[in-house]
Amino acid sequence: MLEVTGLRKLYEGSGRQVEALRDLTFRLEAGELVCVVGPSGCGKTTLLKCVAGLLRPTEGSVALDGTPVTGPRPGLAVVFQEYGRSLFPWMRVAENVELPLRQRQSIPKAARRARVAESLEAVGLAGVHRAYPWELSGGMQQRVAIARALAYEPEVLLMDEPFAAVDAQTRADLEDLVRGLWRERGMTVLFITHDIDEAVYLGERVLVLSASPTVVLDDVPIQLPVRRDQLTTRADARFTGLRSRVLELVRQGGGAGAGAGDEPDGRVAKDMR
Ligand SMILES: Nc1ncnc2c1ncn2[C@@H]1O[C@H](COP(=O)(O)OP(=O)(O)OP(=O)(O)O)[C@@H](O)[C@H]1O
Repeated sequence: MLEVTGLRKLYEGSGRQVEALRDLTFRLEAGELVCVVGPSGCGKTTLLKCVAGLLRPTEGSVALDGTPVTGPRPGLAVVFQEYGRSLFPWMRVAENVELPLRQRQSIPKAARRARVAESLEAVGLAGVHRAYPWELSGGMQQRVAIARALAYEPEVLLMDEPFAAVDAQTRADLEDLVRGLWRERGMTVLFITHDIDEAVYLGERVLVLSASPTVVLDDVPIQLPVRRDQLTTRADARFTGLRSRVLELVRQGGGAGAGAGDEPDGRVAKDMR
């Protein structure tokens, strides 16, 4: 179980103070897939970094299975938006995926290789072991980043707007990949996005964050079938109802100003702080 309690983050420096997070409390049961949605600048990346142990909160705590998360730790893997910066261009795909496993002396080389092969196969990239990242499309590179996280066999997979930089069709395919992997592997997934449609399509729950100073506005259960598909789920009246509810919450929370600024497809406009 992942527990976030009273999380506050104040950035100080360059003569200014920014209260990125005011007071966030929520929890994820083991094996849940939860999306966090909120307007640009509300502190989503800050939240994810605190949960991953990459950033120390000013107040509050993060705990995984009752143990405080105070730094990067086994069991937590992160996939960031910028796959171009998270993969090493001079390493082949298989080497990139294997890299975090090399730090684990306890895993013999043959087992590492097997995990790499299995993870690449799981993301539909069985044939690209020897390619370099720059030889692949953006969507394929993000699959490699996901494979790297999977090879680590995390209990909790943290994803920070991982599909924001790919085209719509690739994004839909990657969303289905994440749901499929979640179903098959039983991992806990915390998925951060500013796209309301994506949050409702992917999540079993959606946590809605307010604009800064940031708090959790609501925790919306997504009562849609476990098996979803892009055409029928998005056309389902329950989906459109949930989408409207989350959009309304984001607006109430100051995310869409006076109601203007949200994109027609449900993305929260980048400029509405
Ligand atoms: N290292 C830092 N130093 C100072 N302020 C920061 C730092 N990182 C983030 N901030 C500020 O904290 C606030 C939240 O930033 P954060 O990147 O977490 O938001 P976000 O919701 O992920 O934004 P976006 O959706 O645009 O990616 C912003 O006002 C940002 O300027």
